[in-house]
Amino acid sequence: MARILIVDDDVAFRNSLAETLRDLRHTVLETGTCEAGLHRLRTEVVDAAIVDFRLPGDDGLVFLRRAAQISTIPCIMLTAYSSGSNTIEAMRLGAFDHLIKPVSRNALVEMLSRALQYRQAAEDHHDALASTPLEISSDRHELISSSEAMRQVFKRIGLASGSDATVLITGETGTGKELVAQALHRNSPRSGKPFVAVNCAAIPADLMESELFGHVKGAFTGAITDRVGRFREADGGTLFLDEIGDMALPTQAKILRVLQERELTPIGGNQVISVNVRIVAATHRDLPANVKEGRFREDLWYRLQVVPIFLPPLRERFSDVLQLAEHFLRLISGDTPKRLTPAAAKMLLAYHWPGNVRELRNAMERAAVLSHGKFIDAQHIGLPANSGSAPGPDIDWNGSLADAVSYVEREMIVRALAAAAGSRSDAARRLGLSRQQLYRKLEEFGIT
Ligand SMILES: Nc1ncnc2c1ncn2[C@@H]1O[C@H](COP(=O)(O)OP(=O)(O)OP(=O)(O)O)[C@@H](O)[C@H]1O
Repeated sequence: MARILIVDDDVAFRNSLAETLRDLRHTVLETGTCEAGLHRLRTEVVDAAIVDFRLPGDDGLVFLRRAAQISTIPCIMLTAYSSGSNTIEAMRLGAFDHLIKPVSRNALVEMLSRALQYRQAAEDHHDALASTPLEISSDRHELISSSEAMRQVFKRIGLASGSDATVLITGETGTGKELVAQALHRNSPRSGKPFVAVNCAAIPADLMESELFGHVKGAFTGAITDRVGRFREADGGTLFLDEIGDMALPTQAKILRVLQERELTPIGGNQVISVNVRIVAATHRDLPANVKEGRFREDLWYRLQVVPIFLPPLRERFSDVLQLAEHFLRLISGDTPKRLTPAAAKMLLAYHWPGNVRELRNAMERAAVLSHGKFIDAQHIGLPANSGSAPGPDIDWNGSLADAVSYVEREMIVRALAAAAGSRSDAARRLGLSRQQLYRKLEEFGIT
């Protein structure tokens, strides 16, 4: 069987993981720091590594980056708390997978079987798997989320960022599609080059081609100078075609040709120009339906969705609502952000957010302006009346925020279990939790 390296300073966790691995007949090598783990990688035969994100001294990301220079073994990143940036970064640095503690025996068996198959393939194609790690940057455009559904999105961003593959981001308006496109660019080898965004819905159809491909002076009335166009402005970088579902059919045909040939001719010109851009497109429209109705070219749709990324609506990831609300309050007020009262938190959790994260951001900006003092209460939030809010839970309006959140969590778990006819896996899926997370919650709330 295989030789597995564990890098984790939590001795109790490491012992129990090692015991399970030995039980599965693997040989286990244990270390508690990044440096010691790398030393064992250099000096011993290792088939796979399981690495904790938080380590004393250099963290698990440093381990991933340096391990990639030493060997091609699959490294599995473990975290007690996952964030968008650590999931994206781990996957981008070549982590084989990213798991949340605790990990069940079944999940471990399944993941190791995949990792060891990969190990075999890596040995066969050693060169092809060599990777070039990069530095990550984060700014106020950081994607915030702790939901399982978004963790899958972060993993995909991390995996896709190193390649030039075309990405199609779909999701309702305001779910964060542009932020995802920026994250793809920022984490890609093209990050030093331009990120150029074009809103295809905002530009009139007859100006679109000149906008994208440029024109030469005198090509049409009003073309008083040459124009390079967005494709060439993005040269070496990323072109983000937002709302591509709204693009007119003739422009779709032209875009398809550029995607296929990576060449274009400006309007009125006769010179063919090569372009080197990575295309990321986004739409809130149902493109398959548009294809069926003849409003979107099927061949372009196939070309675009080499890597599809779907952003779930905010109402399907309630665990993000309060985290995002607090994030926006921090962005608005800096170091001393206003706090939400339990009643305000309850109101945010009961609302169905048709405008998704954008609507939440606007609501927080409004509430920060309308409230005096340190707290934001329900009266400051002012969500549209009769807006389809779910009935609010019966919580103590004057109690603590933590109690209010627990109440809502418990309520949602009970409802999900009822809707799933008692199936825990199904309930976990509906809630966007892993089975282990749901089990922990059931225990915490004493739900049997
Ligand atoms: N996960 C997130 N973390 C932090 N901010 C977010 C997140 N998702 C969205 N936002 C914020 O919400 C607002 C809307 O996001 P964005 O413009 O990316 O949405 P979109 O899906 O592209 O919308 P549209 O379809 O209308 O173009 C922005 O202010 C963005 O910064």
